[in-house]
Amino acid sequence: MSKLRVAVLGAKGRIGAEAVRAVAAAEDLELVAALGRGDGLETLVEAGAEVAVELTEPASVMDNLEFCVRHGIHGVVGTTGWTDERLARLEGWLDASPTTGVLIAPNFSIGAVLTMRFARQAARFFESVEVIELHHPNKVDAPSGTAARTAQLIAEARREAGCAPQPDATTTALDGARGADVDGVPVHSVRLRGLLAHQEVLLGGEGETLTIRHDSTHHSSFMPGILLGVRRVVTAPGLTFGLEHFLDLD
Ligand SMILES: NC(=O)C1=CN([C@@H]2O[C@H](COP(=O)(O)OP(=O)(O)OC[C@H]3O[C@@H](n4cnc5c(N)ncnc54)[C@H](OP(=O)(O)O)[C@@H]3O)[C@@H](O)[C@H]2O)C=CC1
Ligand SMILES: O=C(O)C1=N[C@H](C(=O)O)C[C@H](O)C1
Repeated sequence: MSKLRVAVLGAKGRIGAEAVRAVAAAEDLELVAALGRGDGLETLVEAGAEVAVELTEPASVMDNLEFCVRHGIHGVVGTTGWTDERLARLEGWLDASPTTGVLIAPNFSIGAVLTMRFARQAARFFESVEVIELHHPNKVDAPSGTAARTAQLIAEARREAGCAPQPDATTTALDGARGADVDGVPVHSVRLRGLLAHQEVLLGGEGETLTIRHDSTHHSSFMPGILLGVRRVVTAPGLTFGLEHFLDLD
């Protein structure tokens, strides 16, 4: 059987470099291009790439995906910075290229995907819920894409269950003291040398708290998810948001 032809964009970055190694080592995949900043996207077409793994930065991801989708190259995207407006633009490109698939995964690690799932399950049972994400200090965006997605899932579950707004008597606060408000859920971002990617979901009810914590201690934690995404996206036209759709979690 022929190998799936895969390119990595952002190939010299922290996760991109790890992805290059993982794709090159996978027996069923062939690494046909590894692009850094300034490398021409035409290389993807010349190399016959079937799937592009997009691991760059929020300022680059849209142009890269527009090119890929217009050329029928499937995308596996870890880059952050997704808004409703950006997703709508991407869906417009996908509508015009109906056999092309794009997976956007706020987090490729199984532990983080499960954290989001457990947080969504738990959200309606507690009066209070807040998210703390902790990352290395070179990260350019805050809050993390994972934390933003976790908060949205929590908020959705609470809305569906008809939960009351969270109790919070704060009337005076320094800017940022209560974190960012993501869909009504406070999200706090820590940037600390020595860390990689970590998240806690704190839930509180009368007389009890529950903490769900996940730690990625190495970029290798993201590789099985990226490889799964590459293998699955070629048969999943349109937009898939979240790796959980490619995992049999239920
Ligand atoms: N979904 C997930 O599981 C994960 C997602 N991420 C996300 O992936 C992204 C990258 O993270 P990280 O590796 O830590 O960041 P880095 O800054 O280490 O890497 C990004 C790389 O992309 C390069 N780059 C920027 N624009 C382009 C472009 N147009 N074409 C090709 N290369 C480009 C940068 O070049 P230069 O060095 O010149 O700036 C850099 O080498 C972030 O958005 C991060 O949040 C990270 C880990 C896991
Ligand atoms: O920048 C990172 O490092 C990470 N980014 C993603 C995010 O913003 O959620 C995924 C993971 O947290 C690592």
